[in-house]
Amino acid sequence: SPFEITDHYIQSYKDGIAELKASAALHHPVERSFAAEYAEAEVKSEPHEYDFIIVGGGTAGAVLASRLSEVPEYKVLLLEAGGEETKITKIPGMHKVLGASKHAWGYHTEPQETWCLGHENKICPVVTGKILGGSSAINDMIYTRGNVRDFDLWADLGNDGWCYDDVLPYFKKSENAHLHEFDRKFHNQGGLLSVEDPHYLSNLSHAFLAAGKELGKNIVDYNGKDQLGFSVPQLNTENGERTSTYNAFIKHFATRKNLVVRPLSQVIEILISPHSKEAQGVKYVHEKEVIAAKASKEVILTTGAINSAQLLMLSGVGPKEQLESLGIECIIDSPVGQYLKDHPTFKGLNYIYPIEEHHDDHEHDIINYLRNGKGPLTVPGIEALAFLKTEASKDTAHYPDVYFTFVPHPKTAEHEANFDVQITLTHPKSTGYVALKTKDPLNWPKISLNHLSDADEHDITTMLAGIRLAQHLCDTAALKGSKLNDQPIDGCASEEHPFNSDGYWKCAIKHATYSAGHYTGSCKMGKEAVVDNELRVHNVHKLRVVDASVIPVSITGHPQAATVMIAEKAAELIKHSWK
Ligand SMILES: Cc1cc2nc3c(=O)[nH]c(=O)nc-3n(C[C@H](O)[C@H](O)[C@H](O)COP(=O)(O)OP(=O)(O)OC[C@H]3O[C@@H](n4cnc5c(N)ncnc54)[C@H](O)[C@@H]3O)c2cc1C
Repeated sequence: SPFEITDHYIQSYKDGIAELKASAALHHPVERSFAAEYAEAEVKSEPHEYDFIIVGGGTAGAVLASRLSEVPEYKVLLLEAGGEETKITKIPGMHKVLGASKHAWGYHTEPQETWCLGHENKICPVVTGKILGGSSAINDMIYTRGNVRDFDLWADLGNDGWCYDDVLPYFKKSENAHLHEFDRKFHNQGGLLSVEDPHYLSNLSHAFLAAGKELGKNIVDYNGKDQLGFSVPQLNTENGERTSTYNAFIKHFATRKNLVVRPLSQVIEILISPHSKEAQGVKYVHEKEVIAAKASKEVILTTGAINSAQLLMLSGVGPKEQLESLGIECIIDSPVGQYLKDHPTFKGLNYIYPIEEHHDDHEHDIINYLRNGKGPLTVPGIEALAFLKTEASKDTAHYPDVYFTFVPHPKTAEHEANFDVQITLTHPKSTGYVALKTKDPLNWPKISLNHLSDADEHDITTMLAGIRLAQHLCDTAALKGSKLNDQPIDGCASEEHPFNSDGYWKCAIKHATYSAGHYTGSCKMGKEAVVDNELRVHNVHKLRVVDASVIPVSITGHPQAATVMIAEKAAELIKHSWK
């Protein structure tokens, strides 16, 4: 920065960070009730009519609002339940705190029987953003598009227009690549969404990449020709600062007269005529008011895989039996919420690494972040990735069944230097669901992720194979000196299953597996599914879903880039259909 960074300015960051951490630690999300809060409220009407109402200013919603409002004749209303990002939420190093803060919905699972056993009452958090930018404003910022085969499988399921060759131009359209090396066939410069190499890497991550090479794996651009191999992550940051889709796609166009963005506005119903089966508008709550707004062209749901399913069901689109049992008139019987996918991540593999790498200087990190856009605050702490095939894979081609996330923890006053190799399943067989608990729109939905529940044990077997592969990696000369942390997970080591036996790890997996926050599929695209290949809700007019919920086969990796691609493509489909 050309400006002098004053002590006062640095202090404002220190205070902001401390405040966010403290408020996240104390944050206990409380389930709200429409009946209690709005019983007396009259429904007011929005004074203007809009062409498009976009519900949810998150990852996809921000992209879509930006693209539709490029057409000056379209009047677009974007409604978002959460508030604004701040200079503190944009610090990449804050990602861990954000998920537990008021900027996330605070959801959790129903008690789980097959995983999450190390958590109180076997209930695990379900993290999803509640802020302009949505989950892209709170997530780990890793830019991964997925495997060529993912999209070809979408098309094979009957979704014409979604094979890899069809979607690649939309991935490229949004991208502004600032990468050390990249192939122009797969990347683009000049789009709205910045994609960068990390601005900070510790020495440990170089050793991790070298270990990959030692095993004969390639160092790859995992968004390029071949995904299998090792890499540093590509990040959605700009000069080391988080760039959410709201920041990338809307902030610069804030003066557009035809785009109205309304934060702190939670939609409680899509108004669908039971006779014409046409979406006509929405009802939303803003502060103490209940407001009805009309859309002359379309209502577009971009509320994410959990809330899009909930909102459709609250509005009469969902499994008939479930809706009727709660006293909701079923306008369209649809399998909403029944195919919820996620990526399970095992976080129980830790290595002590006695190389001197000390790190404890918070003030220095803040100054380095502000002055140079460098240092540990510019990254999410994930310093390397590997997309791999384990011995459990029956695939004959190059389809990774796991990815590794390398998370180093430098030495501090409290602990020795150590690192985690986290293992995530790319294509778990287990499937969860989102259902309604009640018909109160401010109540939380019922969520079950059901990780590791598939009958043929594909998921736990693959995770175990992933652990063994990670151990093999850590035995290389490049990571010489690293030592498996042999502190067993509570209740998992026994005479029958001693530490490091397969039995031990299977127990550990059930205790220390977490949700990656990669929710997809709850309003999936397909012929017998919830939306068609143009993302229109089957049998309802003027209503689309455009977010991660439509993804019909999970992404081999992190789903944000695919969600942005979906919104880019949807914008063109929508513009085309109203030409
Ligand atoms: C902790 C975490 C880490 C992750 N890390 C990565 C990563 O590194 N890379 C990656 O690619 N993916 C990552 N993901 C996943 C990725 O962020 C999501 O898949 C993607 O952002 C989902 O986009 P979306 O548009 O479907 O939903 P969201 O971005 O969640 O947007 C939905 C928006 O709708 C709003 N909304 C919901 N209900 C209502 C309502 N009734 N009325 C008004 N507004 C409403 C929400 O507040 C939110 O802003 C991560 C997710 C989490 C939770």
